[in-house]
Amino acid sequence: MNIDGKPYRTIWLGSDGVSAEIIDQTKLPFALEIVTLRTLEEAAHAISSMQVRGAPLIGATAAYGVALAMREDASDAGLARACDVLAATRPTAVNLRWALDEMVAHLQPLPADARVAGAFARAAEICDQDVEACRKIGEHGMGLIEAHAERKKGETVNILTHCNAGWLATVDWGTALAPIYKAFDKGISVHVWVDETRPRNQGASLTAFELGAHGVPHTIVADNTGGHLMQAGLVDLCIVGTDRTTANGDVANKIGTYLKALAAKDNGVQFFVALPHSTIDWTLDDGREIPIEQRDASEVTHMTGQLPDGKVETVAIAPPASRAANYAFDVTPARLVTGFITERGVTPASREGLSLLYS
Ligand SMILES: CSC[C@H]1O[C@H](OP(=O)(O)O)[C@H](O)[C@@H]1O
Repeated sequence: MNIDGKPYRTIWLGSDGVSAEIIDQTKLPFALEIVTLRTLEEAAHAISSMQVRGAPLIGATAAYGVALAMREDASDAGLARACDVLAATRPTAVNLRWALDEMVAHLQPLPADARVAGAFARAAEICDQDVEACRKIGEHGMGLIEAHAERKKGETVNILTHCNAGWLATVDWGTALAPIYKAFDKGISVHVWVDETRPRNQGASLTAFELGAHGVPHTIVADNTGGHLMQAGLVDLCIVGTDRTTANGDVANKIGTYLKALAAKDNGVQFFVALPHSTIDWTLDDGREIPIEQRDASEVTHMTGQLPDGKVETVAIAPPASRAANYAFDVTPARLVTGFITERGVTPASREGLSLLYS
C-alpha cells in the first residue's frame, strides 16, 4: 500500500541482498522509521517487541530471520537453533510455525553452501505469496460489502473491525481490511468503525493510520462501543483478522474479538473472519487448545502517545501498586462466526467449510 503516495510493503529484501528491511510499527502513526534486520537476533527482537506484528507478517519476518541465521551458521544445528529462537518469540500466531516449517522443508535438502541463497529466495517467495493471497481475500470479501451496498441502495456500508488486520499486519493488502480497500477502490461508499484495541491500540494507531493514508472514511471508537453501535443499527457487518484458526473454525484473535462476536450474534450482525491458508492450524480441533500469549503488564498500566510538542512518551495510567493482567488474544467459537473470507473464496466457519476450500 501507499504512504504519502509512495508504495510500501511491510518487509522487503535489503539493498545489500543479505538483510531485511521493515517498517518499525512501534513508531507509527507518529513516525515512519525503516529498520534493517541483519541477524537472527534482530529478526527475533522485531517480532517479540512488535516492531512487526500481525500473523502473516510475523511469518514473513521469521522466514527472513531464518535466512539471516543461515549467514551465521548454515548447518543443520544452525537451522534448528534459528527455528528455536524464532518459535520462542510469540506463541499464538500459527503463521510463525507455518513459515518455519516452510523454510526447513526448503532448506533441509540443500547443502549448507546453498542455504543462504535458498533461504532468501524462499523468504521472498513467502512474501510474494502472502501479497497475492491477501489481494484475493480482498477480491472475495469485496462481494460481501457490495451485497450490503445493494441492499442499502448505495448508502454507506458501515463495517466494524478490531485491532489491525490491514496491510501492516501482512506483507501487503491485509486480511480484514483488504475487502474494504477493494470496495473503496471500486467506488462503493464505505465507513469503518475502528476499535482502538487496548492495550497496545493497534486500531487507533495502525488501522486508523492505514485507512487515513488510503482515504477511507473511518471513526475510532473505544473498544466497549461496538455493542452500542450494533444495537443502534450502525454496523452492517464486522470483519476481523485472526492469528490462528483451528480446523473446526474456532478463531484466536486480538483480545476483545470474542466480545464483539457475541454482540454481533445478539444483534443479528454478520461477523466475518478474513484469513489466508497460512493461518489455519489443521492440527487443532478445539480453539481452547490455542496458546494465548500473555504480555507484560506494563502494556495495560501504561499508554504511549505524542505530546503537543511532538515528543512521544509513555505514561502510567494506573496506580503503581496495582497488578495488571495482559492477555493478548481470545478465542471466538466457530458458532459465532458467519463465515471465513479466504484467498480461495468465502466459506462457512466449520471443518466442512474449510475442507471445501482446502482439501
Ligand atoms: C492478519 S493477522 C492480524 C491480527 O494480528 C494482531 O495481533 P498482534 O497485533 O498482537 O500481532 C491482531 O490479532 C490482528 O487481528
